[in-house]
Amino acid sequence: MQVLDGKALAQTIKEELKAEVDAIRQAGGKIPHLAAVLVGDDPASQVYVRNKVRSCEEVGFRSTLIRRPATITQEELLSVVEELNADPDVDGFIVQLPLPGHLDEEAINLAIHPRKDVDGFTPVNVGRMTLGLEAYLPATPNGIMVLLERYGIETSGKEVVVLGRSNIVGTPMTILLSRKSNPGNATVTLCHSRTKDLAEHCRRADILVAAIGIPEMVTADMVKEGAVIVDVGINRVEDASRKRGYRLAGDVNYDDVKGKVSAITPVPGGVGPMTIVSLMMNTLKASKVK
Ligand SMILES: NC(=O)C1=CN([C@@H]2O[C@H](COP(=O)(O)OP(=O)(O)OC[C@H]3O[C@@H](n4cnc5c(N)ncnc54)[C@H](OP(=O)(O)O)[C@@H]3O)[C@@H](O)[C@H]2O)C=CC1
Ligand SMILES: Nc1nc(=O)c2c([nH]1)NC[C@@H]1CN(c3ccc(C(=O)N[C@@H](CCC(=O)O)C(=O)O)cc3)C=[N+]21
Repeated sequence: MQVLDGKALAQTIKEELKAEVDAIRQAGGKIPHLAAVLVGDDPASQVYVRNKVRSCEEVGFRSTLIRRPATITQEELLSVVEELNADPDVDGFIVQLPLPGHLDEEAINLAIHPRKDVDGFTPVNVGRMTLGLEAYLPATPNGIMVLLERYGIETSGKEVVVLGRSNIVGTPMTILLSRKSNPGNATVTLCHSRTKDLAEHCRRADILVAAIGIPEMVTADMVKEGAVIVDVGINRVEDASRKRGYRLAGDVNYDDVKGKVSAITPVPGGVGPMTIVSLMMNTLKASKVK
């Protein structure tokens, strides 16, 4: 069984990015600058945003964290977005999700200029990706594509089952895996909460991508012998034996499936670090746009 070590691969890619930033600095070029907007104090969001800022610093990017209280109004948040759209030094930015319930996520997303949309969530980028045009690809699905590619996991002609149809993970994952390129060329099934007999679909998968948000839902009886498992889930589960009082669990029961599968991404240390590195690759790309 092969562990698909996203953390180690992300480290390698960060070193490649650092070398490129060093060369840009030598040549007097534009240093990539990522901004992140964090509204409220959701503990998980704080961890992700901190990881993003730290990773930027590691590779020599500029980074700006914009924090606003959970009580911010829609208008105030829209004006933060407008300022970032207009700031010539900021190459790309993200608005960390989820937003507090009184804010309209869709309207905020629509306000982000597509050229600075390094999350790849705006209609222009989603449309361009779907048409196979140059675009900012969403960080998590693209990070998974890079992981599969660098680990030499064949996707062409394979049966892939994706669990979860969110706009940020499941749906774009199916688009990237089914497109006519390498990696890609897979036959993809998308499952969600209305899917009948989920386990049966899962058992047909050569590659199973789980992005549902239910801790350890996928068990050994649901996977095919020799399957490749990509576990996107990041769930906090209570654990009194840990100092923090919780541990992180994926959507897949790792210990249960590990004897049956050929490769699997761990949680943590799998897809999460690849998401961050993929966001940085988008930011570097954005910094090169004239
Ligand atoms: N590693 C990383 O970089 C990232 C990790 N995540 C993690 O991935 C997980 C998924 O996140 P996200 O995509 O935002 O999820 P969402 O909560 O937006 O969507 C969950 C999806 O799972 C489906 N679903 C829920 N319950 C079931 C069920 N019992 N059977 C089948 N399908 C079900 C939902 O179906 P329906 O549409 O019918 O409601 C929905 O499509 C979370 O654990 C999240 O923390 C997320 C982003 C990045
Ligand atoms: N606008 C927006 N863009 C996002 O890309 C976005 C978002 N909102 N909201 C939430 C999800 C989640 N997400 C993760 C990023 C990094 C880790 C990560 O670094 N994980 C590490 C450690 C996690 C930890 O220690 O808690 C790991 O898996 O090894 C996880 C999850 C990005 N998301």
